[in-house]
Amino acid sequence: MEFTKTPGWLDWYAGPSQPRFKLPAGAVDAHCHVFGPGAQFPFAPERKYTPCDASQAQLFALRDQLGFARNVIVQATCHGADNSALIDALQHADGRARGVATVRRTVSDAELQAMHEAGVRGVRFNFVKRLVDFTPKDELLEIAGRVAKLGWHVVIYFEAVDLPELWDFFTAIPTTVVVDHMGRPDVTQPVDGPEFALFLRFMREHPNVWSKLSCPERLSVSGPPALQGEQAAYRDVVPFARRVMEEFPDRVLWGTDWPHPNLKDHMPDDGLLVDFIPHIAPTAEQQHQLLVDNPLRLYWPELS
Ligand SMILES: O=C(O)/C=C(\CC(=O)C(=O)O)C(=O)O
Repeated sequence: MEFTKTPGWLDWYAGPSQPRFKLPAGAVDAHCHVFGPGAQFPFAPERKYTPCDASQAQLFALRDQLGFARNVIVQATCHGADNSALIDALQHADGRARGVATVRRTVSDAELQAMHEAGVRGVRFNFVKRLVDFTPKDELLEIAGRVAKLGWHVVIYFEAVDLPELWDFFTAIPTTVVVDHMGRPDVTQPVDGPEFALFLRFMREHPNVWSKLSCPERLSVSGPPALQGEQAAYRDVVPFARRVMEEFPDRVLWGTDWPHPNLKDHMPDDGLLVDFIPHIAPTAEQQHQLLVDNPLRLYWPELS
């Protein structure tokens, strides 16, 4: 099938620079996607955007170039609940990738088991309104209860302004819960302001809640972008990520978010995104927790 990209789509950055920051051995890129290729794995009819292709081979080449040992591949909404591209990537990763899928309540136990064998360890519930149609909460809780039996966790993606309304639902999820991109704070507000305080309270009061300190390129308002050798990118996001790193060092993850769907302003150089890590995790101990210990505990417990 032939697909036409969403108008204005920014393709991923070809030829990223070699990071100056040397990732610790065994580092995990815990948030990235594969898109298609559309000709082989068609995008879902209900999708809200049509991306460029971003294949498993291209993802694994980036992994090797940047110095990551492993990937956690997250199902993106452009593939709906058809996890074929994700599963195929997991099956070709030589055990070096785990996955987070999207499922509906109609998924069978046998299908869940097959996904587990391929390396899926979680499901994603997306509440970002521009990306998905509403799924009833009782359906999501039913799915959470089923995947809990497999030892999986739930990844949640939402905008900070929606946290109050979603609080009761999120705190009813019976598994480990991993928040994408720190719950998308508005970084023009103070890090000590009420909005981010609520997010920190969410993590503090619920020890099953983890957070990805990812996507400065999506959250930043004042930049500067990770382009042209910039070693001090996305300054406005740093205090937010550092706060979470410092308070919850054993419940944080980091990922590139390659191939960076739906960016409007610029496409970051992924090598420079890796150079962002020491700004939010300044010590070697924090870097090891963020990039190795925590993701292994969640996705490769047999190795940790
Ligand atoms: O890559 C991300 O994490 C964020 C996305 C895309 C997405 O989540 C999806 O399509 O499922 C976004 O904010 O557009």
